[in-house]
Amino acid sequence: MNPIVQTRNLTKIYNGNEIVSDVSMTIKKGEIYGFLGSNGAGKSTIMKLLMNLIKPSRGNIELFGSPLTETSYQYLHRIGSMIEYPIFYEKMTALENLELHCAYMGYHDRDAILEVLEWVGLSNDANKIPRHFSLGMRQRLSVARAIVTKPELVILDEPINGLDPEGIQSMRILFKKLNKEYGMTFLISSHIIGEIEQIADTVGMIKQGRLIEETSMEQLKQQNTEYVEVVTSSPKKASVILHDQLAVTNFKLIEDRTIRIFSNEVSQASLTKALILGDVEIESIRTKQTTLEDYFIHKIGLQQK
Ligand SMILES: Nc1ncnc2c1ncn2[C@@H]1O[C@H](COP(=O)(O)OP(=O)(O)OP(=O)(O)O)[C@@H](O)[C@H]1O
Repeated sequence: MNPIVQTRNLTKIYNGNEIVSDVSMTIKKGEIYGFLGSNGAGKSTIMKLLMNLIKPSRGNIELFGSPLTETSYQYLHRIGSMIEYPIFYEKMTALENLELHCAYMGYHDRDAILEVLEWVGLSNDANKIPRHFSLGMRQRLSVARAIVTKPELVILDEPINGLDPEGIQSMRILFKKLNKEYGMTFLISSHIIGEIEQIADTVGMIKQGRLIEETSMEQLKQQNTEYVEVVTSSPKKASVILHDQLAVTNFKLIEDRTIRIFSNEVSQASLTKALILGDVEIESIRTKQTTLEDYFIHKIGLQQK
């Protein structure tokens, strides 16, 4: 399938610091691409580069199959975006803000505006001014503005920031609906693993400005591996038995008392026997599966759910 976004060695340098380094990413038409990375990883900067708000120091970008140049703005009406803090015309109502946006995007459908306000849960606030909105309401209005014209590509920077749990869930349902029913492609950034896990078809993991992995969620789920977890008061003694007696090398001391053994050459039964014979007190021994969260934490050092 044709990529809708393709970057090659995209690099941005600010004051001698490489904020984005050699990012080559591919967003396929019709997918939800989740951009996962901790605060300051460079997600917003990449989004600004895609929107031509800032210029790359090196590398290039192709959007809808054409190279992005310093002066190419003609594709902007095909993209809806929300990057960092939403800015509105504060003295105009929510409805008027959306009407104005639609007018300059060349999109004329008043019913669509009312429908979008309903989708984001702002129907009753359509005639209020954003200055009087809470953070979550501003976020909802900003999402409404990004999607109201049903653009081919929607770029959303941390769209669930400031939303309550119900709001988070309804946004997720909305993005999936737009993706399925209108074929809209999404690039959504988040530092919340569970959120990306629930929505993305492809995950791009970004760490210190580098795209360290770009994989389909399907593939990631298949990568989950089994391991045996032993909790013991004598992990050092257990480690010696694992290494010297059972010739297991692929194991890891997780906490003070927990060892994870990733080798499938040794069964849980023979492991238990060897540890007991070696006088290791076992508090628990269980076979477990690595979760996507484990994988992401291992890859990019994210700690939170
Ligand atoms: N105009 C700028 N001048 C100098 N440094 C900048 C500029 N814009 C961003 N940075 C730096 O680039 C790094 C990446 O910022 P960016 O906002 O892209 O990260 P992010 O992944 O979106 O993080 P967050 O989730 O916190 O928004 C940060 O260290 C930031 O301080």
